[in-house]
Amino acid sequence: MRTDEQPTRISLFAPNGRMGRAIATAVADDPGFEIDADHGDVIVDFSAPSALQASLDRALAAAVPILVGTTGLDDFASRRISAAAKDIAVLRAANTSLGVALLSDLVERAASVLGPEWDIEILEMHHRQKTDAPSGTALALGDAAARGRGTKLNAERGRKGTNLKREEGAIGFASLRGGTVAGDHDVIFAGPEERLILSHRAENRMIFARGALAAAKFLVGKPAGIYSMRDVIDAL
Ligand SMILES: NC(=O)C1=CN([C@@H]2O[C@H](COP(=O)(O)OP(=O)(O)OC[C@H]3O[C@@H](n4cnc5c(N)ncnc54)[C@H](OP(=O)(O)O)[C@@H]3O)[C@@H](O)[C@H]2O)C=CC1
Ligand SMILES: O=C(O)C1=N[C@H](C(=O)O)C[C@H](O)C1
Repeated sequence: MRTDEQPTRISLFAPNGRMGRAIATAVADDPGFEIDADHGDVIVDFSAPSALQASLDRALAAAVPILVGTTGLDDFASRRISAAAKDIAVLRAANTSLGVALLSDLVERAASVLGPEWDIEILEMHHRQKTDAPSGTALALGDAAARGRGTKLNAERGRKGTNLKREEGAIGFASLRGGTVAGDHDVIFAGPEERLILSHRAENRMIFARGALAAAKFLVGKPAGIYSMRDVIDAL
């Protein structure tokens, strides 16, 4: 029987990726965690959409919770996560930084207070290696804004061409790529003669790594179901 004083054992599904390496560094800096490739208390997956079923299968076979930090997941992947969450605890987070978890709450509240007269545009910038766009965080912030408005997300992506008048109630997304940017997100509320801009700047991917460890610790011992970073910050 493991006790609370023992370090939480983290199994990294993709240890050699940028996030895998960042999480290993965060573990090395924190005596509350250790890496255990084969007998983790929790599996941490930051990899690629094509790997999702394999990571879920590993968690199901070991009967341990899993943190899914991978982005670019489609509806089919969401259904796979829901199916796995019948048997194990799954925390899905497009962004594990504590700042973005809080930003999501702020965006939901702002969208609710400002109402549909304020257009919402989401701008994100990431490093040149990123393969998915819009970022998972941008889409999750769009979902938060739609929730605040009491609607489903109607996304306008990558506008190009003519006759592009804004669709009523849509949320626009724009993506920039370049350099080593760890992750910038701006949620712009454009109203009549004023703009409110809620922003987050990731200065280093260690913020995602430390948040991932907080999420992993939160998951240990949790019953089957789907969890989010909101659950993690609510438990802080
Ligand atoms: N939730 C969050 O806070 C964050 C999420 N992310 C997301 O995490 C994911 C990974 O990002 P990042 O670490 O930068 O990406 P990298 O490309 O650096 O790493 C991806 C890793 O996944 C592995 N991988 C890819 N496909 C498979 C597969 N089919 N089976 C097993 N392993 C596989 C790769 O292995 P190999 O090299 O052998 O191909 C590699 O080690 C992305 O979706 C990104 O958007 C990133 C940062 C923060
Ligand atoms: O690929 C990245 O690097 C990041 N991906 C996540 C996303 O798609 O939102 C989180 C963070 O912004 C960094």
